[in-house]
Amino acid sequence: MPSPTPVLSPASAVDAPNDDPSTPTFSQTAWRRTAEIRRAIDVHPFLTGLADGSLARETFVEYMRQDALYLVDYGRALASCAQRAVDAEDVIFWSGSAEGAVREERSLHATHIDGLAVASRSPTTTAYTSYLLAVSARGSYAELVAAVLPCFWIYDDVGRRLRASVDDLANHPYGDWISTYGDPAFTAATRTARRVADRVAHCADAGTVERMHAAFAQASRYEWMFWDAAYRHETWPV
Ligand SMILES: Cc1ncc(CN)c(N)n1
Repeated sequence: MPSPTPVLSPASAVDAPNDDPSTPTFSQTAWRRTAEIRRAIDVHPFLTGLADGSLARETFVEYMRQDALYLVDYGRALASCAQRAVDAEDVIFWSGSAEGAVREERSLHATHIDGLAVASRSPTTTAYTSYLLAVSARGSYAELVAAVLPCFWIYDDVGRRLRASVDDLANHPYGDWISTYGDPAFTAATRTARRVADRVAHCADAGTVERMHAAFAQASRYEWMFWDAAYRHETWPV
């Protein structure tokens, strides 16, 4: 069976800052190891429908409802990064990102979701947020930084490519979502998150770096699952 054609343009090359190009950074290796997951993301009907505007409105609203629940816990995980960071600059970065995640929830929620609708957490939202909060509570700082990185990087990667492929964002049904994640400020935040992860991995022992890779891959998998769950309007089986 032929594989589906991605509507998104091909992913851009890895553009990590790297002082020593002969040795890949943690983030370059993590990105390469998870290429299969991103290929699955690029052809997922949620995103191909988002790209060409054909995604059903109810499906997008379901995604937004779950995302509003997700972003508050994601903000808690980022606040935990701030609490555990050593460098003052990193404390500023993580606490600003935590605030940004919760504000993002407020603004997207206000635009797309009926204020009276009460959403219950889907199985995938429960799994993803529980995972991030468990790493916040019991993982090392290094693991936690790796676990939150795909939330920046995958959205930046998808957002930038969607923005480049849509001609008229103002008249696109999901133009505000694409603008949010295709924004250069989001790319800058992603770069900073990668630099922190690379710096932390550089000083970590081999076992910790492998746990960082496992956390990065797990969160990347959850990113695919999150779009997939919204697309299926996932509910609890019993
Ligand atoms: C599930 C999910 N992951 C990441 C993002 C980007 N902050 C988001 N809004 N939602």
